[in-house]
Amino acid sequence: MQRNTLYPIFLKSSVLDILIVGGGNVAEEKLHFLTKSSPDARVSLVAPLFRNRTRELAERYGAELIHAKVATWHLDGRHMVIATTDRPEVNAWVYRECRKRQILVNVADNPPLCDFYMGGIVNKGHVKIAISTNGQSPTTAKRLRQLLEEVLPEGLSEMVTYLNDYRDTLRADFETKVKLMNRATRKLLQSKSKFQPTNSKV
Ligand SMILES: C[C@@]1(CC(=O)O)C2=NC(=C\c3[nH]c(c(CCC(=O)O)c3CC(=O)O)Cc3[nH]c(c(CC(=O)O)c3CCC(=O)O)/C=C3\N/C(=C\2)[C@@H](CCC(=O)O)[C@]3(C)CC(=O)O)/[C@H]1CCC(=O)O
Ligand SMILES: NC(=O)c1ccc[n+]([C@@H]2O[C@H](COP(=O)([O-])OP(=O)(O)OC[C@H]3O[C@@H](n4cnc5c(N)ncnc54)[C@H](O)[C@@H]3O)[C@@H](O)[C@H]2O)c1
Repeated sequence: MQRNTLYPIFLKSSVLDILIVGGGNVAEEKLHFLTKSSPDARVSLVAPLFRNRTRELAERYGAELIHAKVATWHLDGRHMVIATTDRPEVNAWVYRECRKRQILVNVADNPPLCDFYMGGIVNKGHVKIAISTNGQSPTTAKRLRQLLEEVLPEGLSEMVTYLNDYRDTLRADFETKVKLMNRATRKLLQSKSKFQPTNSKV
């Protein structure tokens, strides 16, 4: 079986500068999933023309709109760039310019021109799961996201908060704490519906 060797990380997108190049349907889709997961993301969009829905979504999340054809100075200071234009040569140019500047770049829907892929994202309060099919089947990523959204129990986020509080109450060395935390969560693997730590008195 082939392996997925991509390394997932969870970005603090509120302290990063993200640029979306293009203002059409694909820009809207990428902005939608970005802001759905990270409403506080710091995003700018650059395009000569913005579709209404993209502009509205950008305004709702306080994203900056730059009305222009993309140029090198738009890339200055960016940590991540997502290219979505309908001009393949513009997307390829964005890719090359970002690579020169060590800016992480994603040309939407174009795996060879991506340093990273966007993933399917499942969110339950504190808990977030990112899904990758190694760029093989975005539709599967979407279906898995929908499936996990349904099956993850509602109490999951509360349990995580509870365990965080519980850990704060433990007065023990690191090793003992690890043991206690593992004991408290062992039931997770045994029962899909019960999200109560075993030692709930502590
Ligand atoms: C997960 C998600 C996140 C997001 O977009 O934020 C995402 N694509 C989503 C949906 C989706 N995208 C497309 C369809 C139509 C079905 C189809 O054509 O297959 C659907 C499904 C639908 O809309 O129903 C079109 C498409 N996408 C790519 C290609 C090129 C190719 O596959 O070679 C083509 C064909 C373009 C063409 O034919 O021209 C490529 C990529 N899309 C990725 C991510 C990256 C791989 C992720 C992974 O490893 O799985 C990667 C590699 C790069 C990237 O864009 O980052 C989001 C689901 C969000 C959700 O619902 O949860
Ligand atoms: N719409 C889809 O769901 C979809 C699905 C798969 C693939 N695609 C492909 O993705 C590409 C984009 O599709 P779309 O529907 O978003 O197109 P669109 O026409 O809605 O948007 C294109 C955007 O690119 C901008 N643009 C053009 N030249 C630019 C430049 N020099 N600098 C900055 N911005 C520039 C335009 O102003 C516009 O905002 C197309 O090539 C399309 O074939 C689209």
